[in-house]
Formats: sequence, structure tokens, C-alpha cells
Amino acid sequence: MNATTQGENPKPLAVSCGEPGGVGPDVLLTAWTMRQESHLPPFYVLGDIAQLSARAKILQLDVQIQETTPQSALSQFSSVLPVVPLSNALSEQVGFALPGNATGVIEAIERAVDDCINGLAGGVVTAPISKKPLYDAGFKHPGHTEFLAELAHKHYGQTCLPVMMIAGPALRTIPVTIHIPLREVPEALTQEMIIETAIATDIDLKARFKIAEPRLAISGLNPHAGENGAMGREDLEIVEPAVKKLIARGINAFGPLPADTMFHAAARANYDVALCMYHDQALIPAKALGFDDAVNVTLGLPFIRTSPDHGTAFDLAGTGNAKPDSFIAALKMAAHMAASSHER
Ligand SMILES: NC(=O)C1=CN([C@@H]2O[C@H](COP(=O)(O)OP(=O)(O)OC[C@H]3O[C@@H](n4cnc5c(N)ncnc54)[C@H](O)[C@@H]3O)[C@@H](O)[C@H]2O)C=CC1
Ligand SMILES: NCC(=O)COP(=O)(O)O
Repeated sequence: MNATTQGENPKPLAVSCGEPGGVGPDVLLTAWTMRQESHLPPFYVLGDIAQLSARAKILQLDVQIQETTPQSALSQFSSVLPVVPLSNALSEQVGFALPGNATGVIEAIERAVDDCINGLAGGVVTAPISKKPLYDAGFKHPGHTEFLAELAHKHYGQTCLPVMMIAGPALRTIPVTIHIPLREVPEALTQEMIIETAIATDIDLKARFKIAEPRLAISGLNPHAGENGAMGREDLEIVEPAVKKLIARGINAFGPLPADTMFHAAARANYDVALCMYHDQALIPAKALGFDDAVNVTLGLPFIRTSPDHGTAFDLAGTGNAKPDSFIAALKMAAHMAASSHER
């Protein structure tokens, strides 16, 4: 099951437009204007042509937008920004999320995944969504990561564990528990979750990132990894046994490591990825070290998905100050993964 192996036939990347009021339109439009000097892989956008044109005008970007199909996008990309229209129109209110856009925002993600699964796109690159308006419209998933796993399940009938990895030049991190309140983390954390996350990570770092024997550093949950049980027992009772089982399976894992001392430069040299026990433990060091060019990648899926590491940044939408670097890095990483993937 692998929908995205590129082989000899490169395919365009499918970009879901994300929240229209945020910086998604800004970074994808700006990136397209930099396509030559940045050596961008070809992509098309699932979005609304009128909305994207309006944003290009606000940003004073010279972007010719053309309605397309996934099949035609490859040949058009060098001269126009190819956009595949959605069934649901999107409205533009710069700096705000309009509730009426939720259906179109979700449609864009679904259509990008469909294109990938149907062999029309080499990978999905998602522009940021604003989560709350989607929840208010009935969206049942905490974020893309979990929604993409549901879409994969719908298409293939097979459950997969989606793994969020923030990957930058200096550090890759993974939160084992993802979008849950901090107070629920100790209850939610299980040996199985750590083991399954580590296995999915090991498989994809080999298959999609060409790391022959990935080194997995596993953080503790508590201060000082629990100080031998004096500062919480989860490290002794959950994390440590999980690490032992991973080692027994032949996975190059070590830990639990105190999270405060595992991200300095010398420590980072010892591993390829850090598995952390909760969202901020993983995302704070990754974004602190590489906010401009880190990429959010979902591992464990039968197709490729990347995203910029940042969110909708409503404060910057339409100002021309949103940096396109992380979006560009996401495009390049998706293309690289597609080119180097082999069957898992
Ligand atoms: N993949 C996705 O769809 C993601 C969505 N989000 C959503 O985005 C919304 C806003 O989240 P925040 O925590 O405020 O994070 P954010 O990343 O949108 O903004 C945080 C700070 O970084 C700055 N920033 C963000 N992108 C930038 C760029 N391209 N260039 C320069 N500066 C940039 C913003 O101006 C702001 O000061 C939330 O609803 C969140 O759920 C957040 C992260 C990822
Ligand atoms: N903090 C990262 C984030 O919210 C991205 O989530 P997702 O939408 O990529 O699942």
C-alpha cells in the first residue's frame, strides 16, 4: 500500500489551500513567484481562483492564475499558477476565518488526498487551517494529521497510526501524544502508543528519508525523566519498558532521556529523531531551532503529506511579511520523499 512512489514519472504536488483568511494564500502565491530561483517542484492548488486572485492583488504579486486539472498542471506550472477549482466557493476576509469557508477548506484536503491516491499527484502539501471554525462546522478531527489517517482508512480499509514529525535542518521531533490537553497526557500515554509510533517512524525514516538505521531518542515525560520515580512514575512504568521492547525488536532506540537536556547540539548529534511524550515537548525545540524552514510531515500514511510548520498567522495575512520559506521547504521535502520512496 503506497500511493505515492514516483518512479520515472514525476507528478505535480497537490496543495490544499488551507484557511483563506490566513497566510496560506500568501505563502503559496509568493512561492510560485520564486519557482525558478528556488527550483520548486511543480504543484497545483485546490482552491478558489477568485479568492487567490484577490490576495495576489493585495500582495501586488504578478501571478497569472489558470484553472486546471491535475493532469494538465505539470505542463502549465512554469508559466501560470495552476488551480483546480473546488465545488464550494471560498470567500476572502483577510486576517479572519469565515465560518462559511469550512466546507471548502475540508473539500480541498479531501480532494488533494484523492488525487494522490488516484495517482494524479505525487504528494499532498497542506496550507495551514484554522482549527476552531472547522470544529464549529462539525469537523471531528483535531487537525490534518488525524483527518488524513481517517481518509487513508476510508480509501484502503486499513487503520494506520499517523505520526506528526517536525523536521528541520537541525532537529526532527515527534510528539507521541498529539493534539490533546496537557492534563490528559499521562492518562493517554501507553507503552503501545510509544512502540507503535516508534515502529512507524523507523519504517518511514528508512523508506522515505533513506536513513539506513534510524537512531530514535525517546524522551521522558517528567522532569529529569522522573528521577527514578521520585518525580513521577510514568518514565519507569511506561517509557522505559517501551524502550526495552523496541530494542528487543531491533529498533535503535534509547531513553527515557530528560527532555531538558536532549536538544543541545552535542546531544542532537546522537540521534536522527527525538520521540517526545506530548505536543509542546516536541514542537518547542523544533520550532525554536528552525521555525523558518522546518516542515510538518505526517509519517505512517500510505501517501506523502507535508506542511509548513507554522499556522494561519492572521496577523500577517495580506501584509507581504509572511515568509514562504517553510512552505517552500514543505514542497521540496514532499518532492524529495516522493522521488526517494520505495515500497514499504
Ligand atoms: N498545519 C496546520 O494547519 C497548522 C495550523 N495551525 C493553526 O493556526 C492557528 C494560529 O496558530 P498560532 O499558534 O498563532 O501559530 P502561527 O504559526 O500561525 O503564528 C505564530 C507566530 O509566528 C508568526 N508566523 C507564522 N507564520 C509565519 C510566516 N510564514 N512568516 C513569518 N512569521 C510567521 C506569526 O505572525 C505569529 O507571530 C491556530 O488555529 C492553529 O491551530 C497551527 C499550526 C499548524
Ligand atoms: N501544532 C502543529 C499543528 O497544529 C499541525 O497540525 P496538523 O493540522 O498538521 O495535524
